[in-house]
Amino acid sequence: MIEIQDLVKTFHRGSVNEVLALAGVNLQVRRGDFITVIGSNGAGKSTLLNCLAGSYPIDSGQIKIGEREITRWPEHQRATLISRVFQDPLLGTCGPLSIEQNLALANRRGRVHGLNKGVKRSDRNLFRKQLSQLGLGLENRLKDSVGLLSGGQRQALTLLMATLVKPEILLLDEHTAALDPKTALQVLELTEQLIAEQHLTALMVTHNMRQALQLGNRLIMLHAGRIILDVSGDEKSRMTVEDLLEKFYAVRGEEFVSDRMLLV
Ligand SMILES: Nc1ncnc2c1ncn2[C@@H]1O[C@H](COP(=O)(O)OP(=O)(O)OP(=O)(O)O)[C@@H](O)[C@H]1O
Repeated sequence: MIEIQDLVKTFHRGSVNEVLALAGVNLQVRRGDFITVIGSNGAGKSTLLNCLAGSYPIDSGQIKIGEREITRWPEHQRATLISRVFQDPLLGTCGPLSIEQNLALANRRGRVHGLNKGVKRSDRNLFRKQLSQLGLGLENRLKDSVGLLSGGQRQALTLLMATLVKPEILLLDEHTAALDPKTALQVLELTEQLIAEQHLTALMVTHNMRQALQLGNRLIMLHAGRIILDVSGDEKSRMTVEDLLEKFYAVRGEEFVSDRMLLV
């Protein structure tokens, strides 16, 4: 169980540019929950993920992963429990290193001497096996540098790296948004596959409402730094995009506005 209590985050506090990005977020994430996160522009979706990962300090609130209170843990320490995949395929991997060196680093997450980039033969066999699951032929390119890969190949590799050592929670921040539609679909299918096979707990920010309804067992909608909708199970699977927009209107009394949100 991951518990987020009364999470508050302000940017530029005390200045004219002050923004209340998270206005008291409460969320209990059950083990195995795959939660899609939607919301209008500036709703606080990325900030929530950044605060969870420890990239931004919070004003107040509490974050617990199981029995561990991680509120004051620095980002690198949280990275032993939390994996992330960003929108930019360049962020999750190290371009100058080879595929196997990247995987070796990911495989040592949370262990001492985590930055040794040597590769053991037994690990190499494991990497080959894991890579072959991607169906991209990367298992035959272990020594190629990651900088040679396409955006989609790189994002697929990032996903594999993020889940090689099972994280307590996987954070996906619009991780297919920068890919062409066909590649985005492949990476999304891989995401579903990895999450299902490993029974991962995941939070996935998406700007695609239909995707948010199709994937995962639970959906939350953020608005102005608050969770304004939290649906799961049958209720979620029965919902349509129109239902979501209506719910938003019912709660906020205004139309859902996003220049990037795909409403179809
Ligand atoms: N590093 C930052 N410095 C200052 N303000 C920020 C920063 N990051 C986010 N904000 C502000 O906090 C609010 C929430 O932003 P956030 O990026 O979390 O929204 P979002 O829901 O991910 O939006 P979008 O869908 O547009 O990416 C916005 O008003 C944004 O301008």
